[in-house]
Formats: sequence, C-alpha cells, structure tokens
Amino acid sequence: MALRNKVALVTGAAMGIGRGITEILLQHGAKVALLDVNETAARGLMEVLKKQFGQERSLFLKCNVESEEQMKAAFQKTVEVFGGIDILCNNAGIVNESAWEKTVSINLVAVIRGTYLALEHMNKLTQGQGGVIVNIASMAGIGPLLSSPVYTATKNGVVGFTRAMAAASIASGYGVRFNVLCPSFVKTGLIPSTSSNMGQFSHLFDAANQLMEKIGILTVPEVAECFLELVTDETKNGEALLVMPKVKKYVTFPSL
Ligand SMILES: NC(=O)C1=CN([C@@H]2O[C@H](COP(=O)(O)OP(=O)(O)OC[C@H]3O[C@@H](n4cnc5c(N)ncnc54)[C@H](O)[C@@H]3O)[C@@H](O)[C@H]2O)C=CC1
Ligand SMILES: CC/C=C\C[C@H](O)C(=O)/C=C/C=C/C=C\C=C\[C@@H](O)C/C=C\CCC(=O)O
Repeated sequence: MALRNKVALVTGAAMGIGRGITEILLQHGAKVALLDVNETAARGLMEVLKKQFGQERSLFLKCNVESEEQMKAAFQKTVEVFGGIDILCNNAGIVNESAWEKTVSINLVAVIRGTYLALEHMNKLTQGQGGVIVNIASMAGIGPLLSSPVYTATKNGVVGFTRAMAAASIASGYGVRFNVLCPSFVKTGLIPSTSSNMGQFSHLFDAANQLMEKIGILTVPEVAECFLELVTDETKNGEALLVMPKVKKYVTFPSL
C-alpha cells in the first residue's frame, strides 16, 4: 500500500509509540487523525506536526478510547474532514494491575471497538474501499510478563482477536488486512519507574526489570519502522510481528 494521501487514524497518538507511528505516516505522505485523552501533549505535538508537514495533514481529536460515544464521534469527524479511513492503528494502552478493569477496557475492549468502527468504513461488502488495521499488542502477547498478568491477558487477547479478524476478513471478502505488532520493551513513559501500578504483584517489579535488562530496550523509531512494514506490505494479513532489539520475526502459531 502506497501511503501518499491515504488517511490514517492512530489512538494514543500524543506520546510514545503512537507519536512515532504518527510521524512515520506523515513522513510517507499520509494524513493522520490523532486520537488521545491527553490534550496538552497532543496540542504540543500538533504544533510541531503542522510546522513540519503543513496545516492540512494532521487532525487532533480529543478522545477517550474507553468511550463508545467519543470513539464514534472521532471516527465520524475523521471521515468528514479527510474523506475516509484507510489505515487504523489501535495503539492506546496502559499498564496498571491495580486498576485492572481499566487496563482491560483500554488495552482490549477499545481495540475491539476501534476495529469494528473502522471496519464499518473500510468493509468492501458495505461500499468501503478496503484498508489495513494494525493493532499494537506487546511481547507480553506472546510470552507471560510475570509482573503484569492482566496486561499479559489483554495483549494475548489483542493477538488472538487480530488474527481471527484477519481470517474472518479473508473468508468474508472484507478487503481489509489485519496485523498485530508485538514489541518488547520500548523507551517510553509506559514502562513503570516504580511498582506503584503493580498492585498485588509489586514484589515482582525487580524481576520485570531484570527481564527488561535481559531483552534490552527498543527505540520508538525502530517500532515505527516495523509498523510501516505491516501497513505497506500487502502480503501481510493475519501476521504477528515480534520485535526485539536486533531481531524481529513473524510469529508462527500451531495450525490444524
Ligand atoms: N513501552 C513499551 O515497552 C511497550 C508498549 N507497548 C504498547 O504500545 C502502546 C503504546 O504504549 P507507549 O507508547 O509505550 O505508552 P505511552 O504511555 O508512552 O503512550 C500511550 C498514549 O496513549 C494515550 N492513552 C492512554 N489511555 C488512553 C485512553 N483511554 N484514550 C486515549 N488515549 C489514551 C496516552 O495519553 C499516551 O499518549 C500500548 O498499547 C502499549 O501496551 C507494547 C510493547 C512495549
Ligand atoms: C512492566 C511492563 C512494561 C512494558 C510492557 C510492554 O508491553 C513490554 O515490553 C512487555 C514485555 C514483555 C515481555 C514478556 C515476556 C517475555 C517472555 C519471554 O519468555 C519470551 C517471550 C517470547 C519469546 C520470544 C522469542 O525469543 O522467540
């Protein structure tokens, strides 16, 4: 898929991986709707993006992905302003084992919500033009992160949901590709600097840090490049791309 003048919607776009994904999409000629709950961070980023890419290439929509109403409105506004949606990146996510229901709501329920909203616009069976959806899971969607069982569950859910949607799309003829990106640790504000959000697993904070030291830490641009591969390579559908420092691999799963 060539990105020039394609329309992308990115959740959690104001900081971290979502910002990196937004920037690489704009660098390759796409228009981007940035959805985020952090208005201050988003507006600061928008000033940078408008200077670098022009006034018309990016749009910020304040949106809490937990809200069906806010998500519906943001998708509708994106279509109104940019004329459609070709690419969706469900990126927004948190790590909080204390507020574990919120973690499920943001990391999994909202990914399902965003996917279904985008499919309404992309589905070729309902006059859509097709498209691609890349969901951001984690290495924790592949292997257990002992300090964050609920986070691990949500990311496993994102992997399974995305792969099932890809199979459904092929069988149904939606004309939409679905892929999932599974980065290991990335240098962003998400990685807890204290055990405060680990709840009953706070005693495993050091173990998680040891795992991080063992695996190493990715940069946001490294993750953004892998996202780009899943969007632009039209042979990729139903893929889970695991990214670690110095290595990336398409995960193979048991098949019948
Ligand atoms: N940082 C890491 O080590 C890794 C992160 N990931 C995943 O990557 C995604 C992005 O994480 P990071 O960029 O590291 O985090 P981050 O904390 O740097 O950025 C997350 C962004 O999402 C936004 N956000 C949070 N809750 C929201 C909500 N309810 N509605 C709308 N926006 C919301 C935040 O305001 C922020 O801008 C998450 O899904 C995370 O699970 C995956 C693997 C590794
Ligand atoms: C505290 C949470 C911080 C960041 C969350 C983020 O999503 C992240 O980076 C999580 C990393 C999780 C790693 C989890 C487990 C690792 C498990 C290992 O057993 C190896 C897993 C897969 C094998 C990959 C391979 O070598 O083939």
